[in-house]
Amino acid sequence: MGSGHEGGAGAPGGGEFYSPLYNPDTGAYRFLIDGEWRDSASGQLVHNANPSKGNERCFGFQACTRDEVDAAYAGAKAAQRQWGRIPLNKRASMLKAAAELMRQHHAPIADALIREIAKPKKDATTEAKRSADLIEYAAEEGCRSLAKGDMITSDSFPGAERDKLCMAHKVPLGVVLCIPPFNYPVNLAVSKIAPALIAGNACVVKPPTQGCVSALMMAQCFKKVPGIPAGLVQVVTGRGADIGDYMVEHPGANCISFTGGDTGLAVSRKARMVPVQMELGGKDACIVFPDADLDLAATAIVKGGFSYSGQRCTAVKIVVAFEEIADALVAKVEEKTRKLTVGQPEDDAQITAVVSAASADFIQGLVEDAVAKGATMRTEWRRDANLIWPCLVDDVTAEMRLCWEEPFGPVVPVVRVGTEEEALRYVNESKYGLQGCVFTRDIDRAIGIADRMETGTVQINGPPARGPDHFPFQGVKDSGIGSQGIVNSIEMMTKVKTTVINLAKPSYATA
Ligand SMILES: NC(=O)C1=CN([C@@H]2O[C@H](COP(=O)(O)OP(=O)(O)OC[C@H]3O[C@@H](n4cnc5c(N)ncnc54)[C@H](OP(=O)(O)O)[C@@H]3O)[C@@H](O)[C@H]2O)C=CC1
Ligand SMILES: O=C(O)[C@H](O)COP(=O)(O)O
Repeated sequence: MGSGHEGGAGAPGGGEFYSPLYNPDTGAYRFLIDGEWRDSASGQLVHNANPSKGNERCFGFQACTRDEVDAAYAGAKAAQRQWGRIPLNKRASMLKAAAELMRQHHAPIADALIREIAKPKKDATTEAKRSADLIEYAAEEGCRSLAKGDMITSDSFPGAERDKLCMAHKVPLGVVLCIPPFNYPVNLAVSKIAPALIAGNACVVKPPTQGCVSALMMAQCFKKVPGIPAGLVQVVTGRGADIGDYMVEHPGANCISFTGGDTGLAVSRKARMVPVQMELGGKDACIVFPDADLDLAATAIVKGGFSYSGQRCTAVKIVVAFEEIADALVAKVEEKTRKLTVGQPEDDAQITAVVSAASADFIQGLVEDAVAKGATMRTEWRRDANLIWPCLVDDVTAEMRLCWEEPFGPVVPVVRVGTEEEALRYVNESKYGLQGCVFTRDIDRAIGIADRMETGTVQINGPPARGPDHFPFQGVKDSGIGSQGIVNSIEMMTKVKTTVINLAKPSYATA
């Protein structure tokens, strides 16, 4: 398959499968509403940038209007009514068909990810394929878990006879507003959409500006499945700053699933009386004890800290090294860091441009602040536009912003500690609580400190990670509300309904 965009700078590749998304007259992508790819009545376009090509224009897409948001919610509600009456096994089959289309047509999605968010080629392909696997797993998981409920008899309660039989089962919420972030615009979209759909809901999706077209192509894989009601997956495009609040506060949203940064703190406050699932930022700490396997720890730190140029909420964002082994550990990390390739995503460089000039400026500010306050650069600071060479900053202290703020870039700070209490400080005094990891050969020590770490997850002898996607994934404090992961997302996107049979007289089962 070709590069994925043979039809000109922005036109989609992948033959006729993706061609309806693109308007050659405007040179922009359409939005998806009620099963149709349309241009917005606003006549306005949003353009995102290619981070690897000097932030030059990448793709154009619709700046949708509030009327179009209203229509999207109304259409989703109508589609949900149909979808909710389709048998679970048929819903599952349709989702599996969408997953298969995503596998067949993954190349243009990967190419869009390379262009929109500078995701290295292999990672971009992996995101598309991992997303298909997630959809498929959600379909199978939903078929099992959603078919079960509880039957409760009244006589277990003091003074009651067995004359009421209660059936408790899970029913859909209605319409789920799905808002994914730029760094996984496909995988963190389907991590919301697939559980929502198998649970019988419809979805209104607001893709990130950087990553928008990748998400639109993802939506086409659902749209093209025969039997999926038109409007079941609506995709409304536009800058979050312009239409985000309207979509969040909209009465048509019966649930909100958001992944992103501190924006989510405001979103959670604006949400109405609906279930919210928030996955926000992180400052994942990597604690390395004196007895740790330092090669294992160094490999995890480099992989965890620099994959996708550190633009992962689960990236290692601070190394907490015990003094006794700190020099040896830093030397190993430095050696591996210097071997990372830096360059273009299409060449599969390990370090590529961060998503925007503003992000690069923010990262640079954190490093400059640390150095000004006495930190030691183990690798030279080097930046070319959005491209920042992997940066290892040693001797970081609590007075530095880099100790507590999330760079969301290729920067790994190191603090040195003498005791477990000191180590825990760098975890539990953070406003974040997403993940953390611990390296030690002593399992009692590992479990002991893991139990005291105020995070959603602790990885023992491995780097922080959301995957595999069926694991529960959650943040505490400013890192989130609720739990993602396929099983927990399906659960969260349903509500309990009970039906009680009142018998004329008590009835007891015979042995
Ligand atoms: N915990 C986790 O699983 C993850 C956390 N993150 C965190 O997200 C940040 C980077 O991702 P990024 O996409 O920049 O995060 P943002 O919070 O800036 O954006 C996340 C999503 O929210 C949208 N948005 C923006 N403003 C509003 C609004 N007022 N109402 C509703 N939606 C809105 C954005 O759209 P638009 O792009 O148009 O602004 C985007 O789709 C980092 O802090 C990172 O740690 C990222 C990924 C996963
Ligand atoms: O938001 C993120 O950055 C992702 O949740 C991280 O997912 P990963 O750990 O599988 O890269």
